[in-house]
Amino acid sequence: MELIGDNHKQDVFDTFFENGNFCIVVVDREGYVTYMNESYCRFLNLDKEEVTGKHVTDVIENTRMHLVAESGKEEMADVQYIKGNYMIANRIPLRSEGEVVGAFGMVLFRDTEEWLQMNSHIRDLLLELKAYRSKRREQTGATYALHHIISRSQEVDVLKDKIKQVAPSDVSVLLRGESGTGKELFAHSIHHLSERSNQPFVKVNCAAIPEDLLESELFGYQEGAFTGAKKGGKPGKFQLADGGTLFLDEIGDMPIHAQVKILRVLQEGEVEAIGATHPQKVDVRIIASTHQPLEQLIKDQRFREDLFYRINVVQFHVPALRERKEDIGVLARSLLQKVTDKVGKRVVDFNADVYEAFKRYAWPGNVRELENAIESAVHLTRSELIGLEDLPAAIRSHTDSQSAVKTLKESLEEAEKQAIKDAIQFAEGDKVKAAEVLGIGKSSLYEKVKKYGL
Ligand SMILES: Nc1ncnc2c1ncn2[C@@H]1O[C@H](COP(=O)(O)OP(=O)(O)OP(=O)(O)O)[C@@H](O)[C@H]1O
Repeated sequence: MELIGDNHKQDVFDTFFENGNFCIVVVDREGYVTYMNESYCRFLNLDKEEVTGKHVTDVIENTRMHLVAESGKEEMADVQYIKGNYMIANRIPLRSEGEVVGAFGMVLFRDTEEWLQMNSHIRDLLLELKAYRSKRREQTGATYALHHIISRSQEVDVLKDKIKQVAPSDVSVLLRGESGTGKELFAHSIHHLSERSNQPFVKVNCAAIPEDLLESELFGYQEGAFTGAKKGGKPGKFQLADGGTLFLDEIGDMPIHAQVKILRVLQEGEVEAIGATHPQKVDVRIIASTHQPLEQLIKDQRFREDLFYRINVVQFHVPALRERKEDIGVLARSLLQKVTDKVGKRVVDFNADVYEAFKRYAWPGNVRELENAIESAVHLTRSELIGLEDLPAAIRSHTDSQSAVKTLKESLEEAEKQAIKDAIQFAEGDKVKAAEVLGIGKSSLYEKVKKYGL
């Protein structure tokens, strides 16, 4: 068989590159177009001369060619939306002597008829997929995964690692921390990382359900159970979460009589709807959260100790925002993006003194308060950069001199945290030895380690 000789190379090149069925583009390492064939120029309604030398992002919609030229990672059969059509794109890095020097891209379509058919088929499939995804999200109810939790601090990184460790098992998790620290995001993430991720995630806000409705909300009712009961009855949150995860948000605010009932369901694995004659088996994983001091509530007989032990198998403390100031900058930028996407206003960043003010402020409402402050500033600002004057007064007026003075509680906690860190390091991780060095009991050390997320 005769190999392609040098004299045929040009013919092969012309046949392939100038073939009307393929749209071809080549970019350099920085993503600037060095070549685009006739069919692609025709398809984009552009002139060959005008295209060469332009950055590919200025020429092709939704392109990823510059990214492939940068990463050196090929992307095959990717669906790309160009000029109202879904196209299939292959993007291959170009190498010379082992170095990436650019990328070669090819968008496929055979003839117009065939392409139109395939395009409408893909369009249908994508629509179906979109509907399926949103339905699944609605059904499973857990929208956030670990990568949605923005952080830079060591405290949150350690927490994320621990979450990954326990999420796959069925163990009950108690999430503690101040309001607005992101406990719900962690609950979603645990569900996502568990074997139950395809099953429902059901949230119960224990503080928000009126006491007289709590039982029917949690356990459901049968038709005719009481006057006003819906035809056909109604399943409770436990039944809805069957096979999945039940997130008991603000469990510390749950009335004591409901605590007794929940405990029974957890012990027996059965739930009895109001008016039902038989109990029904349910299999749920429990994740609970609270900002309340449950130990104190137990002492005050407002929280059942036996329920506490049931839900407190693994406990995580989500640190307050002021305890992880390194997170404030990245969180602020990410929340700004989230807010501007929602509001539809172009605001790109914050002035340097705003970042300073954010770091000085104590954020009693944590990330939720930061998000609200940013949303209000986005609405108020007349510029593309948020300035101090756009911030709520409480944050703006928190001056240097005020922030230099910490509350006594803050100072004591900081010193305690540091002493525990030092002792654990000195004892090379041996907690019994660390407790001895500190002159406190082992259980007291464990409690503090949990409290500070060490
Ligand atoms: N690390 C984070 N990255 C991105 N967004 C976050 C983060 N932490 C919290 N948020 C956002 O802050 C808000 C409050 O978070 P969340 O509801 O999870 O807090 P919470 O601790 O459960 O509060 P509560 O105890 O009041 O229920 C949400 O809008 C959430 O999306």
